[in-house]
Amino acid sequence: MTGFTLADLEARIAERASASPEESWTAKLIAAGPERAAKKFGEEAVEAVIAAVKGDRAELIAESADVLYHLLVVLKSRDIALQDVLSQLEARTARSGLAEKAARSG
Ligand SMILES: N=c1c2ncn([C@@H]3O[C@H](COP(=O)(O)OP(=O)(O)OP(=O)(O)O)[C@@H](O)[C@H]3O)c2ncn1[C@@H]1O[C@H](COP(=O)(O)O)[C@@H](O)[C@H]1O
Repeated sequence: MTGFTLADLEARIAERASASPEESWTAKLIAAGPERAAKKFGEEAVEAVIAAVKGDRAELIAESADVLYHLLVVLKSRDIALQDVLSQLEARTARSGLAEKAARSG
């Protein structure tokens, strides 16, 4: 597939959020509440870490997809738009990560 973006996935999640929890994983997670979605996101993140440490490329790609999908579900469950996260990232492009870290640690 080409041209598929995180914004497309966000729209798909918003669409499925109102489906029946019996037929949609997204709806099931959202119905279970932000804590459940966050727990699932954490589990997927750990699986991505394990794949990265192992150096298993295919597994890391698959687990990264799970992480991104579940992060978007967490954001949806807390009514945060992907654009809010992107705006935060855009603001950070004004300076390097090292300069930002130095400013934070005082
Ligand atoms: N990208 C995804 C996506 N990635 C992962 N998953 C689901 O995330 C779940 C978690 O997988 P695991 O194997 O870790 O967990 P599990 O063993 O099934 O669950 P547990 O019982 O252990 O909690 C699986 O059911 C996967 O199918 C996803 N479910 C949905 N999407 C997207 O959301 C759309 C809508 O899906 P539905 O909401 O299910 O219609 C899909 O068309 C996709 O575009």
